[in-house]
Formats: sequence, C-alpha cells, structure tokens
Amino acid sequence: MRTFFVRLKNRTRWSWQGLVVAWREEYSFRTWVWANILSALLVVWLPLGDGMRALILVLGLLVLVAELFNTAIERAVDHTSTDHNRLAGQAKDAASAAVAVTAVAAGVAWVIGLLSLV
Ligand SMILES: Nc1ncnc2c1ncn2[C@@H]1O[C@H](COP(=O)(O)OP(=O)(O)OP(=O)(O)O)[C@@H](O)[C@H]1O
Repeated sequence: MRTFFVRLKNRTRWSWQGLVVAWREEYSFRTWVWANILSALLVVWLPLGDGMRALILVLGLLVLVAELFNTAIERAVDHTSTDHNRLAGQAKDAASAAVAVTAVAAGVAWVIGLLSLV
C-alpha cells in the first residue's frame, strides 16, 4: 500500500513538471489553456444542456492532451537529432495534425451547441 502511494506521489510530481514545462515553454499550449478557460466560462453562462456542456468541456481538455503529446514528440525528436529528416518532419506534422483534429472536434461541438440555442 505504501508503494502505491509513493508511486502515485511520484507520478503526480512528474505530471505536474510536464504541465509546468508545457506552460512555460510552449506558446500554443498557453493559448489553448486560455481558450479553454474562455470556453468553460461561456459554456457555464449559455443555457446549454448538460450533455452539450460536458462534450464541449471534455473536447476542450482533449485539445490540451493533444498539445501535450505534440510537445512530447517535438522534444523526443529534437533530442534524437535536430538534423533535417523526412521521418522527423512527418512525426512532428502528425503530432501537429492531432492537435488540429481535436480542435476541429471541439469547434464542431461548439457550432452544434450554438445552433441548438437558435
Ligand atoms: N528535424 C526536422 N526534420 C524535418 N522537418 C522538421 C524538423 N523539425 C521540424 N520540422 C518541420 O517543421 C515543422 C514545425 O516544427 P516544430 O514543431 O519543431 O516547430 P515549432 O515552431 O516548435 O512548432 P509548435 O508551434 O507546434 O511548437 C514540423 O511540423 C515539420 O514539418
């Protein structure tokens, strides 16, 4: 049981470190955090259903998750080599596309939510 809590404490610390680095060093991560805060405020303020609120909030958080993976992949690629390489570029492009796809999903949820109010 003690091991479980020690590991939990370590994982929490490492995850926090990851969040702090992404916040400090990734402009796009900070932008998405602010976009999420604005989105959450609007979601609470507008008369949307609970299901739609949950969908928009969860998809917004998924954009942050994708952005964290994007950061991880950028760091791993650059750690291996900063030389120009086709596969390195494709890895970064795919990570960037993951962020774009989740952002589109969040945008679609917002459009459907707003249409439901009309
Ligand atoms: N080592 C490389 N080899 C080939 N292409 C690369 C390499 N590094 C970056 N690129 C290309 O440049 C693009 C942007 O690279 P990178 O993600 O490192 O830039 P960035 O400005 O840090 O991006 P972000 O704004 O997401 O932090 C990549 O998606 C890829 O197309």
